[in-house]
Amino acid sequence: MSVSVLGSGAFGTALAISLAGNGPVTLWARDTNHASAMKASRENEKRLPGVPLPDHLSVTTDIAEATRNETLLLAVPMQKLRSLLVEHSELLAGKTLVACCKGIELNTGLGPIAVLNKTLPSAKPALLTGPSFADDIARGLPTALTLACDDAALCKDLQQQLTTANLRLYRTTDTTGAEQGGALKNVMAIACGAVIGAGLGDSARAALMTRGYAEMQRMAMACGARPETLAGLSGFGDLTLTCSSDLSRNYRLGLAIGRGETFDPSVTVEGAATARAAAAKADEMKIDTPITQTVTNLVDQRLTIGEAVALLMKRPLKEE
Ligand SMILES: NC(=O)C1=CN([C@@H]2O[C@H](COP(=O)(O)OP(=O)(O)OC[C@H]3O[C@@H](n4cnc5c(N)ncnc54)[C@H](OP(=O)(O)O)[C@@H]3O)[C@@H](O)[C@H]2O)C=CC1
Ligand SMILES: O=C(CO)COP(=O)(O)O
Repeated sequence: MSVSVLGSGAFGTALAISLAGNGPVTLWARDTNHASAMKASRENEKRLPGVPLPDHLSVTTDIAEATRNETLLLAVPMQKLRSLLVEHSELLAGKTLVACCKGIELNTGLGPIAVLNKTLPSAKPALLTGPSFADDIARGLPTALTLACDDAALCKDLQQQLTTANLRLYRTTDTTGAEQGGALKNVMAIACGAVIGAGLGDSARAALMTRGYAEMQRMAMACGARPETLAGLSGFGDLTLTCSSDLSRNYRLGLAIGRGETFDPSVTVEGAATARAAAAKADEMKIDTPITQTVTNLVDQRLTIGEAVALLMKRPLKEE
């Protein structure tokens, strides 16, 4: 069965390239100039330069054509997911919609599955998440991801359909755990980038990753997640990748903060809005999330990196 990818950013293009190894794939771009450039060069020079688009991949700006397939991957940033769903609600109703974004919606505190459920109740929602850089997937390097869906039978079908030669999918029905892990690891990556950028060392990063993981577990489990999901690809796996590679945009924003440099605001950095959303939600739920609160203050320039470290180091001593 053919699939379509809506959103021709780095991740959507990489997924479409990999899925084209299984059969025809449609990649939808909202921008006519971008689509024309991709058709002409058979490359997404704007978002994923240097990787050719395979023959089985067709590019379109016609959303009606792209939504003819039953399974649609939604590869837009988290803060743009709702507007995509609302704008094209008639064409997306009743479809199997696989969200590919990692974040928490700023105004509502909802993750991608909840946004799908609220906005398009007739659709069948799923989530694809886990450790993978678009560039690695597009170049055919091996990756393992989590496919989460409340409906166990649909999850199995999607796992078969979306596994490719270089994308190995593990399935789970714990959608809450998968979406919380994928969202919160971006916040921790900003924190880790900041300590490395400020020259505070690898020991500080290891401390942040570990305490950040504890914070992710507290938050996710309070929302109903299963601990084993947090220990899997979408939690621990993605935390490890994103906190240790300067291929990550979240980590690079942190590096810039730590070095006192500016960062291009047009780059997709999910962790910034997600930190604000998660900090507000944690306050409401009375969950202790000192790293998330600190990242929010760093991103919003209410704290310097020196003040942030001092505050974290002076917290009351406690059991691990
Ligand atoms: N890049 C990566 O390595 C990975 C990314 N992800 C996740 O994938 C999601 C998307 O990231 P990524 O592809 O990297 O981001 P990019 O910045 O590369 O691309 C975002 C894409 O979304 C499109 N877009 C934005 N708003 C809308 C809208 N309202 N309707 C239609 N299209 C829209 C943009 O279109 P336009 O070009 O016209 O602006 C652009 O093509 C994020 O949640 C990210 O966390 C997950 C794993 C890996
Ligand atoms: O989610 C990712 C890796 O799994 C990509 O990370 P960035 O969004 O930080 O680039």
